[in-house]
Amino acid sequence: MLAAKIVEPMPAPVTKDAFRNAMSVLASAVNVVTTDGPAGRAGFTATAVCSVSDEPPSLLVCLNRSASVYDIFQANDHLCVNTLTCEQQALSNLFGGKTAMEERFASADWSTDVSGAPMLDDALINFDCRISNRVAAGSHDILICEILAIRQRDSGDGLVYFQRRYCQPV
Ligand SMILES: NC(=O)c1ccc[n+]([C@@H]2O[C@H](COP(=O)([O-])OP(=O)(O)OC[C@H]3O[C@@H](n4cnc5c(N)ncnc54)[C@H](O)[C@@H]3O)[C@@H](O)[C@H]2O)c1
Ligand SMILES: Cc1cc2c(cc1C)N(C[C@H](O)[C@H](O)[C@H](O)COP(=O)(O)O)c1[nH]c(=O)[nH]c(=O)c1N2
Repeated sequence: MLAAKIVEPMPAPVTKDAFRNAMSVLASAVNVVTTDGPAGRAGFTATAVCSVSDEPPSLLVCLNRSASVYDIFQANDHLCVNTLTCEQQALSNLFGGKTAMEERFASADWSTDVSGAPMLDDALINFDCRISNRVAAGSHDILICEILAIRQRDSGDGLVYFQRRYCQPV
């Protein structure tokens, strides 16, 4: 006699909306990621930034391949991760929107260190980096970055993005 075959119901696929709703409750630091080099200067707002390894000191940045800045980051070898303070919400909106590149950079003061990528003067912290590897994953490229230099402020509160809005410390 044939044994009855139990067919488990297929789990419903996780939709894009469900994914984004879920991700929206992961609180994150807000960064302006900048580059300069043969392809020119560019910058964008990124929350998809995290620590990778302390040997060598490295972090990762996820960059959407459809972003207007993508080709520039693809052609340049260096970037700087500028982590924003609570006072820099407007800068996050500027670098996260459809704003001309000159207008983005004109709104703040910048300097350079080892890599030559623009370093935001009033950032909470700056990570000056060399892009050491690029991995395509879905819609994004994961940029693995070796940290060449760090510049850190003595004090200040970090800007936090949570549930699709900015949070201020209480
Ligand atoms: N990792 C990213 O690429 C990323 C992260 C945050 C915001 N954004 C951009 O900012 C817009 C507004 O974001 P929101 O937080 O107000 O609302 P949202 O509903 O579009 O996104 C909610 C959360 O989903 C994640 N997310 C959004 N777009 C993503 C993408 N293309 N790939 C991977 N993860 C993504 C982020 O964690 C985000 O905070 C988004 O539509 C997107 O264009 C992109
Ligand atoms: C709070 C927040 C956080 C992120 C973003 C936006 C905002 C507002 N954006 C989108 C990115 O900043 C945006 O695509 C560009 O700055 C503007 O896009 P265009 O220059 O018009 O393509 C973004 N993009 C990306 O590739 N990786 C990321 O981690 C994030 N994170």
